[in-house]
Amino acid sequence: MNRNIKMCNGDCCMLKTALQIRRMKLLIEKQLQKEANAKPKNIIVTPQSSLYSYEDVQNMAKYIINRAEKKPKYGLIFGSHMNKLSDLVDSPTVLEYTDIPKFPISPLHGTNCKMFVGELMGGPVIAIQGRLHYYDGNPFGSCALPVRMLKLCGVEYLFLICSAGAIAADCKVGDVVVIKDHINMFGWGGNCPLVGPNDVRFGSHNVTMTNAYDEKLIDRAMEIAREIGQDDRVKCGVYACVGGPALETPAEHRFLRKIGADVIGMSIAPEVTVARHCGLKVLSLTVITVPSIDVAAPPQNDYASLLSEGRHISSELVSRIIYKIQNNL
Ligand SMILES: O=P(O)(O)O[C@H]1O[C@H](CO)[C@@H](O)[C@H]1O
Ligand code: HPA
Repeated sequence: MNRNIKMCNGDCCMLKTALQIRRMKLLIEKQLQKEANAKPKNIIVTPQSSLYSYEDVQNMAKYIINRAEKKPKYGLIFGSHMNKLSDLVDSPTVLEYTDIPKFPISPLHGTNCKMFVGELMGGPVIAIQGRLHYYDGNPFGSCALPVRMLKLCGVEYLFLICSAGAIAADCKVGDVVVIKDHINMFGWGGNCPLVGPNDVRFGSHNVTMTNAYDEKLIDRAMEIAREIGQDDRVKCGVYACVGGPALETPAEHRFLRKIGADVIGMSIAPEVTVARHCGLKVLSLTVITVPSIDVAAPPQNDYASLLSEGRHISSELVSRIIYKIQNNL
C-alpha cells in the first residue's frame, strides 16, 4: 500500500469549487431520501377504543347541551330509511354534525347530517339521523361514537331504529321486530369498538352482554303493540349482524336461521355493545325491508305503504314508551 497517497477531500480532483461540492452533497441527500422513501413506513394503528378520548366525547356533549340548553334523557338513532322519524321531535334545536367538535362525518352521509334536540311526549330527547356504517369505510369506534356522546349528554334510554332483512318466515315486509338479542358476526372475529385500552370512565372492559336489550323496555313495547292493536305486525326476535354491503347468500341465510337469527342487518351490534358498556338501557326496533328467501315477496306496489306502516308503528311504540316512562305508568 502506498502510504503517500492522501484521501481525496473533494477539493482536489473533480470537485474543485465550493459550488460543485454543494451540488454533490445535494445529489447524495436526494439519493438517500429516495432510498428512505422506498422503504415501507411503520404504521401506528390506533385501537378502536382510542379514536375518541373521554375528553373529546365530553366536549361534543358539552357543545350539544350548551347549544340546545337542554339535557336529553332519551336518545334516538335512526338508520337507513328511517330518518323521517326525526319529524317526531317537537320544537327542535337542529345541530349540524359539522358544528360538533371532532364528530365523525362520512362522505356517504348525504344530507342526513343533523341532530334534533327537543321534546317527545314531554320527554327531553335527542334524535340522530344517518347512522354511520362499517361498510362505508367507517371504523367501529366511529360507528359507535354517537352512543358514548349521548351517554355524556345525560341520556339514559337509547332507542335504535333500523331496517333489516327477514330470516324467520313469520317476519314479513313492513313488520316491526323488537330485538331481544343479537348474534354479532363482527364481534366473534374481535371486531369491536371496545378493542384497545379501556377507559373506566365509560365502563368496565369485559362487559356482560346479557340483558343488553332491556327486558323491561321490550315488555313495554310488546304491551303497547297489543294496546294499539298491532300485535300481529310486531314480533320479537334475534338480530344477526353482518358486514355487508353485499346481502347474504342463500347458504348464509339458512345458516343464520339454524343458529337462531330472526332478522339480519349491518348495524346496531357495535352500538349496543358500547351502550351496554356505558350502562344505557337499549330498545331496538327494526322494520323488515327484505322478505325471507322462502317467503313470497309482496307485490312491488305494496312495498312503499308496508314500509311506511312499519315506520308508523315504530314511532307509535317509541312515543308511547317515552310517554309511559315520563308519567310513571
Ligand atoms: O341498520 P340500518 O342503518 O337501518 O341499515 C340497514 O339498511 C342497510 C341496507 O340497506 C344496512 O345498513 C342495514 O343494516
Ligand atoms: O336483507 C338484508 N340483509 C342484510 N342486511 C339488510 N339490511 C336491510 N335488509 C337487509
